[in-house]
Amino acid sequence: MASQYSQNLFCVSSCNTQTCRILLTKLDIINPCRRIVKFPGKDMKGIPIKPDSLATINAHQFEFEFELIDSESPLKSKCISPYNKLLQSLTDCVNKEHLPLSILQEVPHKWERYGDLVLLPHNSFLSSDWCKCVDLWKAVKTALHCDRIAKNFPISNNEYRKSQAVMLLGQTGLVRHLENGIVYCYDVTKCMFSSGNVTEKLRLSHIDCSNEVVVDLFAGIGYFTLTYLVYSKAKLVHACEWNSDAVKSLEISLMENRVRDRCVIHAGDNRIVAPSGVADRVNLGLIPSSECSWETACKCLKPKGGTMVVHGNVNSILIEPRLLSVASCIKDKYSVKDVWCMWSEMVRHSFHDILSRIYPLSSWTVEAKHLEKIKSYAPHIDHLVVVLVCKPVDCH
Ligand SMILES: C[S@@+](CC[C@H](N)C(=O)[O-])C[C@H]1O[C@@H](n2cnc3c(N)ncnc32)[C@H](O)[C@@H]1O
Repeated sequence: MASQYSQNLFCVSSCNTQTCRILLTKLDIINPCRRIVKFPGKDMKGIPIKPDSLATINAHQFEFEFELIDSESPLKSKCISPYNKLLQSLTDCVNKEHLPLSILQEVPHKWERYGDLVLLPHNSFLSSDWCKCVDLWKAVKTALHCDRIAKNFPISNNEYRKSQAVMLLGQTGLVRHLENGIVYCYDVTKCMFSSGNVTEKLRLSHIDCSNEVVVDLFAGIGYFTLTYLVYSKAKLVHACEWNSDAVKSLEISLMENRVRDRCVIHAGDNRIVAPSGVADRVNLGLIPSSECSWETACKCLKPKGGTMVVHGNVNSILIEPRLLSVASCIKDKYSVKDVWCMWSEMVRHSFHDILSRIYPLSSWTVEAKHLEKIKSYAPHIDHLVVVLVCKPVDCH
């Protein structure tokens, strides 16, 4: 931590400063983010050098006298990263209150910004010593140029997938967030925003759904619903969602994006409220698994069949036994991609079985058309999406 705010200085007499600066630049040891320091009353200047420069200095024959000293040199303003700005102002707070410098390790390097609200990660500012810092949130607010501060916590680990964020400064968590031209209005303390799913959102935005009716079984605040409406130009989207806060947000965002007329919201458990026999495409965006609603998804499809977009988390180390049962060959060790393909095959088989069971008069083909990793969810656990095309045989 100390190297963030203390620097080594290469000190030479003022008349040698310019020559020395050129030489140290050639040796690539000058620190471009720090300013040259003057020493009042001394004919000497300190040139900031990179922390690991000692070996280069020792290997070079300098034709003038110099001295290395450990002293602070101010950052050049254009080089101050938001993190360094935050660290600097919190260092001042910590010094003022005589708190242990070690708590500065809990200053976050990253955060999410939604308009004037900054969402800090859950592992920031953990020490109880921070409570003694009277100006803490004022300092964070000034350094990050925001009006409201909230702290994020892991999304609730159940099928509601609710946000657990708490407000630290400011009254309300309501935000109006713009991502890729779509406005999302929601409360960060009540609903999750799946910023990590952006690759899937971009993939969907290039699909033409202008002739399609889409059912989004796990609509949330409309992350995919709005993409289908705004970019894929879906004829109609049926959005199912059982969290009333998410439903309220979705309602507002549909109006803000001027697509309210092409969306029907079904508030409640999709297994009860989803419409049957209407869909050309069904989106199943629930992790770790959307399996609870696979039968519902099959019932949503039109009799001529359609497309299933199925999300799920897959563990490539602790391989589920039913994935091994669809493996194309038995091996001692499976690569990560082998496991992904086994998962896709298991999902394909399952949909085929469900369709054959609920529509026994037709025989069905189910083809996996696309398989993609959306993000790493945890070590060895990947969030995947598979696209299945399901058709009764007489409809080819
Ligand atoms: C993980 S969020 C994902 C939302 C959206 N697909 C996204 O990526 O942002 C899943 C949403 O499904 C909703 N949900 C889960 N099970 C449901 C069910 N059986 N019926 C309706 N909604 C459900 C949760 O409330 C949550 O808002």
